[in-house]
Amino acid sequence: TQSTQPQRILGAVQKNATRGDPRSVVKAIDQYCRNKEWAMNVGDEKGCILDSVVSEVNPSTVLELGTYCGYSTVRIASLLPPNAKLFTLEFNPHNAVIARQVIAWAGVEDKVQLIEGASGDWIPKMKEHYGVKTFDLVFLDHWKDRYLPDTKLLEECGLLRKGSVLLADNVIFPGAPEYLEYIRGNQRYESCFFKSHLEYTKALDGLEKSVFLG
Ligand SMILES: O=C(NC/C=C/[C@H]1O[C@@H](n2cnc3c(NCCO)ncnc32)[C@H](O)[C@@H]1O)c1cc(-c2ccc(F)cc2)cc(O)c1O
Ligand SMILES: [Mg+2]
Repeated sequence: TQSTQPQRILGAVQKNATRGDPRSVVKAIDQYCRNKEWAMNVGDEKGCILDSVVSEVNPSTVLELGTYCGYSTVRIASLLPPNAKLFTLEFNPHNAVIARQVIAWAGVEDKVQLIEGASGDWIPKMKEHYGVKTFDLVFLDHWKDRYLPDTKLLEECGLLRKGSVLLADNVIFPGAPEYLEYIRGNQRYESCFFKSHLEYTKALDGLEKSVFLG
Protein backbone atom coordinates (compact mmCIF):
# COMPACT_ATOMS: atom_id res chain seq x y z
CA THR A 1 0.00 0.00 0.00
CA GLN A 2 1.03 3.58 -0.61
CA SER A 3 3.02 5.37 2.09
CA THR A 4 2.25 8.92 3.20
CA GLN A 5 4.72 11.81 3.16
CA PRO A 6 4.95 11.84 6.97
CA GLN A 7 5.72 8.11 6.93
CA ARG A 8 8.47 8.66 4.36
CA ILE A 9 9.95 11.49 6.45
CA LEU A 10 9.94 9.23 9.53
CA GLY A 11 11.63 6.53 7.43
CA ALA A 12 14.39 8.94 6.43
CA VAL A 13 14.93 9.84 10.10
CA GLN A 14 15.09 6.18 11.22
CA LYS A 15 17.46 5.36 8.36
CA ASN A 16 19.81 8.35 8.49
CA ALA A 17 19.65 9.95 11.94
CA THR A 18 21.28 8.83 15.19
CA ARG A 19 18.89 8.05 18.05
CA GLY A 20 19.15 10.73 20.74
CA ASP A 21 20.82 13.24 18.45
CA PRO A 22 18.34 16.02 17.60
CA ARG A 23 20.66 17.76 15.16
CA SER A 24 21.07 14.57 13.14
CA VAL A 25 17.26 14.28 12.97
CA VAL A 26 16.99 17.85 11.67
CA LYS A 27 19.77 17.16 9.15
CA ALA A 28 18.19 13.90 7.97
CA ILE A 29 14.82 15.59 7.32
CA ASP A 30 16.42 18.54 5.54
CA GLN A 31 18.48 16.24 3.30
CA TYR A 32 15.43 14.11 2.47
CA CYS A 33 13.23 17.12 1.72
CA ARG A 34 15.90 18.94 -0.28
CA ASN A 35 16.97 15.93 -2.36
CA LYS A 36 13.95 13.64 -2.54
CA GLU A 37 10.62 15.20 -1.64
CA TRP A 38 9.71 18.80 -0.73
CA ALA A 39 7.80 19.11 2.54
CA MET A 40 6.46 22.05 4.55
CA ASN A 41 9.08 22.02 7.32
CA VAL A 42 10.42 25.44 8.32
CA GLY A 43 13.67 24.09 6.83
CA ASP A 44 17.36 24.82 7.32
CA GLU A 45 17.56 28.48 6.24
CA LYS A 46 14.56 29.79 8.18
CA GLY A 47 15.45 27.20 10.84
CA CYS A 48 18.65 29.12 11.63
CA ILE A 49 16.58 32.26 12.24
CA LEU A 50 14.23 30.21 14.45
CA ASP A 51 17.28 28.90 16.36
CA SER A 52 18.59 32.42 16.96
CA VAL A 53 15.22 33.65 18.26
CA VAL A 54 14.86 30.62 20.56
CA SER A 55 18.38 31.14 21.91
CA GLU A 56 17.76 34.88 22.42
CA VAL A 57 14.43 34.34 24.22
CA ASN A 58 15.76 31.31 26.17
CA PRO A 59 12.14 30.36 26.93
CA SER A 60 10.81 28.25 29.81
CA THR A 61 7.42 27.72 28.14
CA VAL A 62 6.94 27.49 24.37
CA LEU A 63 3.81 26.95 22.26
CA GLU A 64 4.06 25.61 18.69
CA LEU A 65 0.96 25.70 16.48
CA GLY A 66 1.11 22.99 13.81
CA THR A 67 3.51 20.14 14.59
CA TYR A 68 3.28 18.36 11.23
CA CYS A 69 6.16 15.81 11.45
CA GLY A 70 7.94 17.45 14.37
CA TYR A 71 10.84 19.05 12.49
CA SER A 72 10.62 22.44 14.20
CA THR A 73 9.52 20.75 17.43
CA VAL A 74 12.85 18.90 17.55
CA ARG A 75 14.75 22.01 16.42
CA ILE A 76 13.28 24.14 19.20
CA ALA A 77 13.41 21.44 21.91
CA SER A 78 17.11 20.81 21.27
CA LEU A 79 17.82 24.42 22.30
CA LEU A 80 15.68 24.57 25.46
CA PRO A 81 17.13 24.73 28.98
CA PRO A 82 16.66 21.63 31.23
CA ASN A 83 13.26 22.30 32.83
CA ALA A 84 11.72 24.11 29.87
CA LYS A 85 8.57 22.80 28.19
CA LEU A 86 7.45 22.92 24.55
CA PHE A 87 3.72 22.40 23.97
CA THR A 88 2.95 21.57 20.34
CA LEU A 89 -0.58 21.33 18.91
CA GLU A 90 -1.42 19.00 16.02
CA PHE A 91 -4.99 18.10 15.06
CA ASN A 92 -4.29 15.51 12.35
CA PRO A 93 -4.00 12.16 14.19
CA HIS A 94 -1.77 10.61 11.52
CA ASN A 95 0.67 13.52 11.65
CA ALA A 96 0.65 13.33 15.46
CA VAL A 97 1.53 9.62 15.37
CA ILE A 98 4.51 10.32 13.10
CA ALA A 99 5.63 13.41 15.01
CA ARG A 100 5.69 11.48 18.32
CA GLN A 101 8.10 8.98 16.76
CA VAL A 102 10.34 11.70 15.29
CA ILE A 103 10.40 13.46 18.67
CA ALA A 104 11.22 10.16 20.43
CA TRP A 105 13.97 9.32 17.93
CA ALA A 106 15.57 12.71 18.63
CA GLY A 107 15.38 11.98 22.37
CA VAL A 108 13.63 15.24 23.26
CA GLU A 109 10.33 13.79 24.48
CA ASP A 110 11.01 14.98 28.04
CA LYS A 111 10.83 18.59 26.89
CA VAL A 112 7.86 18.15 24.54
CA GLN A 113 4.12 17.84 25.23
CA LEU A 114 2.42 17.00 21.93
CA ILE A 115 -1.31 17.72 22.25
CA GLU A 116 -3.51 16.09 19.63
CA GLY A 117 -6.23 18.61 18.91
CA ALA A 118 -7.13 21.95 17.37
CA SER A 119 -5.55 25.19 18.57
CA GLY A 120 -8.95 26.84 18.88
CA ASP A 121 -10.07 24.16 21.31
CA TRP A 122 -6.88 23.79 23.28
CA ILE A 123 -5.50 27.32 23.71
CA PRO A 124 -8.36 28.17 26.14
CA LYS A 125 -7.55 25.01 28.14
CA MET A 126 -3.77 25.36 28.54
CA LYS A 127 -3.96 27.05 31.95
CA GLU A 128 -6.36 24.59 33.59
CA HIS A 129 -5.02 21.40 31.92
CA TYR A 130 -1.29 22.04 31.94
CA GLY A 131 -0.84 24.78 34.51
CA VAL A 132 0.59 27.14 31.91
CA LYS A 133 0.72 30.75 33.15
CA THR A 134 2.02 32.51 30.01
CA PHE A 135 4.07 31.54 26.97
CA ASP A 136 7.53 33.04 26.56
CA LEU A 137 7.59 32.08 22.87
CA VAL A 138 4.89 31.08 20.36
CA PHE A 139 5.85 29.60 16.96
CA LEU A 140 3.00 29.91 14.45
CA ASP A 141 3.25 27.46 11.56
CA HIS A 142 -0.25 25.99 11.13
CA TRP A 143 -2.99 27.02 8.66
CA LYS A 144 -2.11 30.58 7.68
CA ASP A 145 -5.66 31.91 8.05
CA ARG A 146 -5.61 30.78 11.68
CA TYR A 147 -2.59 32.88 12.75
CA LEU A 148 -4.75 35.94 13.51
CA PRO A 149 -7.70 34.29 15.31
CA ASP A 150 -5.33 32.21 17.43
CA THR A 151 -3.20 35.26 18.33
CA LYS A 152 -6.36 37.06 19.48
CA LEU A 153 -7.33 33.96 21.44
CA LEU A 154 -3.92 33.88 23.16
CA GLU A 155 -4.44 37.54 24.16
CA GLU A 156 -7.99 36.92 25.41
CA CYS A 157 -6.91 33.89 27.46
CA GLY A 158 -4.17 35.93 29.16
CA LEU A 159 -1.48 33.60 27.81
CA LEU A 160 0.84 36.43 26.70
CA ARG A 161 2.88 38.56 29.08
CA LYS A 162 4.99 41.71 28.59
CA GLY A 163 7.89 40.41 26.50
CA SER A 164 6.24 37.28 25.07
CA VAL A 165 7.56 36.65 21.56
CA LEU A 166 5.45 35.49 18.61
CA LEU A 167 7.38 34.06 15.65
CA ALA A 168 5.31 33.41 12.53
CA ASP A 169 6.49 31.30 9.58
CA ASN A 170 5.44 31.92 5.95
CA VAL A 171 4.37 35.54 6.23
CA ILE A 172 5.36 36.00 2.56
CA PHE A 173 4.65 32.56 1.08
CA PRO A 174 1.96 31.21 1.34
CA GLY A 175 1.45 34.47 3.26
CA ALA A 176 -0.60 35.58 6.25
CA PRO A 177 -1.81 39.04 5.18
CA GLU A 178 -4.51 39.56 7.82
CA TYR A 179 -2.09 38.53 10.56
CA LEU A 180 0.64 40.88 9.29
CA GLU A 181 -1.78 43.79 8.97
CA TYR A 182 -3.03 43.27 12.53
CA ILE A 183 0.28 42.68 14.24
CA ARG A 184 2.22 45.45 12.45
CA GLY A 185 -0.55 48.01 13.05
CA ASN A 186 -1.03 47.13 16.70
CA GLN A 187 0.64 49.34 19.33
CA ARG A 188 0.73 46.40 21.73
CA TYR A 189 3.31 44.63 19.54
CA GLU A 190 6.80 45.53 18.34
CA SER A 191 7.43 43.58 15.12
CA CYS A 192 10.32 42.92 12.79
CA PHE A 193 10.61 40.90 9.60
CA PHE A 194 13.39 38.37 8.93
CA LYS A 195 13.74 37.99 5.17
CA SER A 196 14.56 34.47 4.03
CA HIS A 197 13.43 31.86 1.50
CA LEU A 198 10.71 29.24 1.34
CA GLU A 199 12.13 25.99 2.67
CA TYR A 200 14.29 24.09 0.14
CA THR A 201 13.57 26.65 -2.63
CA LYS A 202 14.70 30.05 -3.92
CA ALA A 203 11.24 31.57 -3.46
CA LEU A 204 11.06 34.56 -1.15
CA ASP A 205 9.62 34.01 2.32
CA GLY A 206 10.35 35.11 5.86
CA LEU A 207 9.50 35.08 9.53
CA GLU A 208 7.77 37.86 11.45
CA LYS A 209 8.92 38.28 15.05
CA SER A 210 6.57 40.23 17.31
CA VAL A 211 7.14 41.13 20.97
CA PHE A 212 3.96 41.60 23.03
CA LEU A 213 4.29 44.83 25.03
CA GLY A 214 1.52 44.03 27.53
O1 LIG B 1 0.30 25.27 4.88
C1 LIG B 1 1.36 25.27 5.51
N1 LIG B 1 1.42 24.91 6.79
C2 LIG B 1 0.21 24.45 7.46
C3 LIG B 1 0.58 23.43 8.50
C4 LIG B 1 -0.31 22.52 8.89
C5 LIG B 1 0.04 21.52 9.92
O2 LIG B 1 -0.52 21.96 11.17
C6 LIG B 1 -1.70 21.21 11.47
N2 LIG B 1 -2.73 22.20 11.84
C7 LIG B 1 -3.28 23.11 11.02
N3 LIG B 1 -4.16 23.87 11.69
C8 LIG B 1 -4.16 23.44 12.97
C9 LIG B 1 -4.83 23.82 14.16
N4 LIG B 1 -5.74 24.83 14.23
C10 LIG B 1 -6.33 25.47 13.07
C11 LIG B 1 -7.51 24.63 12.58
O3 LIG B 1 -8.41 24.46 13.63
N5 LIG B 1 -4.56 23.17 15.30
C12 LIG B 1 -3.66 22.17 15.30
N6 LIG B 1 -2.98 21.74 14.22
C13 LIG B 1 -3.25 22.38 13.06
C14 LIG B 1 -2.01 20.39 10.24
O4 LIG B 1 -2.64 19.16 10.59
C15 LIG B 1 -0.62 20.18 9.65
O5 LIG B 1 0.08 19.16 10.32
C16 LIG B 1 2.62 25.61 4.84
C17 LIG B 1 2.62 25.63 3.43
C18 LIG B 1 3.77 25.92 2.72
C19 LIG B 1 3.73 25.94 1.26
C20 LIG B 1 4.48 26.85 0.55
C21 LIG B 1 4.47 26.88 -0.86
C22 LIG B 1 3.68 25.99 -1.54
F1 LIG B 1 3.67 26.00 -2.88
C23 LIG B 1 2.91 25.08 -0.84
C24 LIG B 1 2.93 25.05 0.55
C25 LIG B 1 4.97 26.19 3.40
C26 LIG B 1 4.98 26.17 4.80
O6 LIG B 1 6.12 26.43 5.52
C27 LIG B 1 3.82 25.89 5.52
O7 LIG B 1 3.87 25.93 6.90
MG1 LIG C 1 5.71 26.84 7.55
